[in-house]
Amino acid sequence: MPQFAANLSMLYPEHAFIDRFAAAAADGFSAVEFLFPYALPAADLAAQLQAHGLRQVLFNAPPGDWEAGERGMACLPGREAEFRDGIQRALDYAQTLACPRIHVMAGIVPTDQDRDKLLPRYEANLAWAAEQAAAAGVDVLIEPINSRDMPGYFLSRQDQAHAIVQAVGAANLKVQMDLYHCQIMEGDLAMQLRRHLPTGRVGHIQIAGVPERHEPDQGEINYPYLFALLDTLGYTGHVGCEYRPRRGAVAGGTSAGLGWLPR
Ligand SMILES: O=C(O)[C@@H](O)C(=O)CO
Ligand SMILES: [Mg+2]
Repeated sequence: MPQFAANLSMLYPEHAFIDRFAAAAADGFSAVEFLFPYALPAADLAAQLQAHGLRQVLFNAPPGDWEAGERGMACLPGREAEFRDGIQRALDYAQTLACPRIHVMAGIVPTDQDRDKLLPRYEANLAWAAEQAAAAGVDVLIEPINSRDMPGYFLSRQDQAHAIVQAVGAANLKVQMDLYHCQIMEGDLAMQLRRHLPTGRVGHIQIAGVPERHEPDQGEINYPYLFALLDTLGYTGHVGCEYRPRRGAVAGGTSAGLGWLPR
């Protein structure tokens, strides 16, 4: 069975963020991921990891103004300086958290701009980020996100992401394959895994039930089949549990919903 990482941005909403590390460890997780750590000092987060025997396997670089609807800057012309500052900040956190990968979000295509015209800027920004990250021993990931949840997001399909990774040609630039998004956009998950995992360009996998993004055993995807396939394909990375527990912020809700987790 693959190794699983608890996504602390989504799991354990019944706890304050800082208490979610303890909750994940108590449920048997040995690894965690989250979206944005920047509200807290990296040292405080590292202390949580150490106190609870957890490894950090992923977090996101700063996405721009999230509250205003921004979802990354990598494809946006005119935001290069802010993009670069964000990558440096993420790499500082990665060092303190001993985290081997960061997810760099692409951004929403401005309605008055043509997506294809943004591609060179996106690839140049990714090449720069990958070069900085390589010096720190960190992988840079890009994630296709479904256009129902995130309309206008620059990257929504696995093929697009793999073509970009190939075009940039940096060994530490990889694809974050979120099977929830992939199912909504493309389906055919087993064949997608068979096609893309052997390339060595998949740097991380995430899961959730479809369509509600609840527990993996809620919905249309047969995850036990896919977990066995990951073993067959020799996937040795982590699988991030990035879902909203069905019982939400009810006390014990996340733990009660972990019956799907192979122990
Ligand atoms: O799938 C997601 O939503 C996340 O992995 C992410 O990084 C962007 O929100
Ligand atoms: Mg994801």
